[in-house]
Amino acid sequence: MNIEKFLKTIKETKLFTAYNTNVDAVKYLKDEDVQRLVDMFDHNEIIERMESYPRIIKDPLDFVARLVYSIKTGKPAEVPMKEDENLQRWFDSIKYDEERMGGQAGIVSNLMATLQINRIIVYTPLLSKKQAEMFVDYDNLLYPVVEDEKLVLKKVREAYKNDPTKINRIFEFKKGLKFILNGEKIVAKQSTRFIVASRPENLRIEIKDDVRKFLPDIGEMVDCAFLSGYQAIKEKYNDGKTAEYYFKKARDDIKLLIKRNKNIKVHLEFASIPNINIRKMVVDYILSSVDSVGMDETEIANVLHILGFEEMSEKILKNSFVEDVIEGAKILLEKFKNLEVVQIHTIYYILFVCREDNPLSNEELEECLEFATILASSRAKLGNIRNIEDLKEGLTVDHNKYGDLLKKIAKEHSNGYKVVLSPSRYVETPKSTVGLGDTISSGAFLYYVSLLNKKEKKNEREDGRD
Ligand SMILES: Nc1ncnc2c1ncn2[C@@H]1O[C@H](COP(=O)(O)OP(=O)(O)O)[C@@H](O)[C@H]1O
Ligand SMILES: O=P(O)(O)OC[C@H]1O[C@](O)(CO)[C@@H](O)[C@@H]1O
Ligand SMILES: [Mg+2]
Repeated sequence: MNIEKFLKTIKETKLFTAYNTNVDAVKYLKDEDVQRLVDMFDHNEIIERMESYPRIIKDPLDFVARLVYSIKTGKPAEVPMKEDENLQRWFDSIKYDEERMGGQAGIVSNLMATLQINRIIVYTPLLSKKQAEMFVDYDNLLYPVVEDEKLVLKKVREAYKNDPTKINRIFEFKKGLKFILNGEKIVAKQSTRFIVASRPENLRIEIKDDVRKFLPDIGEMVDCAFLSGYQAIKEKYNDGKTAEYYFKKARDDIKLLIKRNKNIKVHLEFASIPNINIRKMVVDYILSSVDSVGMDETEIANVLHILGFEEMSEKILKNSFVEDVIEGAKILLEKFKNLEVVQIHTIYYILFVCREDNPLSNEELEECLEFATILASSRAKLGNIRNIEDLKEGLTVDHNKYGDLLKKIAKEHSNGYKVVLSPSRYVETPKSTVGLGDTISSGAFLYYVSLLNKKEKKNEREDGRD
């Protein structure tokens, strides 16, 4: 396997990404940290609160209940917290181990800048000095601003404004972490993370009007767009604006972006969205407007549920069978004719399901996924990808032992479609897990677009010769 070949493939590609960036304050939980947290409360009350499954964290007990649930089931989760000063202070009293770039748009920007692709234009509505400094210091990483009514691309680190900083709290735990709750020993089933997401009233998931006017110009400067962050849209804001207002605007952003460059490929990265109305709007407004979507197993199950495929959704959540996930992906391709790639990642594999007439061959599609698994294992093993040499570490991690079986099942279920699977290079004790999904999805998507562009150029050259 040749890392240089991968990097050469993506080198010319130009990316636009929006909307979410934040600072992730990360706490790496040890047994005694969790024990101390649960001992702050009556254990029976924690159990009762777990049963009520709070979808918004309104007080510390909601947090502990959802954290314990996540550890017990080994499932990652992201739960928004209520904007409340006392609760903020309570979370601030925890000692975090590090601060790092968070948010899909932020993580993807830093990854792609480090991989030295040609250009990244990133837009995020809030860009404080602290947030700007979370971006890596590369000249290919740019932020659009308007000066004298002209679009100017500035180095993102130099484009900061007088904005507040959004901080999410991330609680990472390792497989095997243990503590006692009401006499019962609870052991973490997986290494994963629990996110307490902040939802400040003044954060609006949008591109401000000055820059928005220039979206068709930005569209002409890139080959693809990686969009995410819609999970932060609220149903209603204090000034009367509604989710519908922001979703309509977000859908129009995509239209503006592709207005003069029809060749752009647009990817939606799904996220955990506890509010069902917002989840439905992401499906109705955004999923129906993009070429590619990336999600994990729970997220595809949730989307299928919204589309009325309750049985299929339950099956995926209960059994995690890859054949059900493939059927689910085919349903999405049938329902949304705009989609050309459905990408699903789980801890065991990453999967592309495309129509039979997709221009890339199965081998080429597999190459995209292979690249993505190397990125994920590098980040899982080292905690971050700081330079291209780090990818060699990821390459030392073998594909997981279920790989051959999973590939066989994928092949058997490909009738009428291109179904391509790459088993994960699973890191047993990851240094950190937050952002792994964003890494894997953006890697596969960017590689996909790069191969498409190369193919197109080759065809143009051949046509020219004729
Ligand atoms: N230990 C690990 N080793 C390799 N890859 C991992 C590991 N843990 C998670 N991953 C990858 O990261 C993905 C997590 O994605 P997701 O659930 O979307 O979370 P997020 O978007 O917050 O990173 C998994 O589906 C898997 O592909
Ligand atoms: O939903 P939000 O607040 O934009 O946050 C997304 C969260 O997901 C991540 O981007 C990881 O996927 C975190 O870095 C971040 O805290
Ligand atoms: Mg994800």
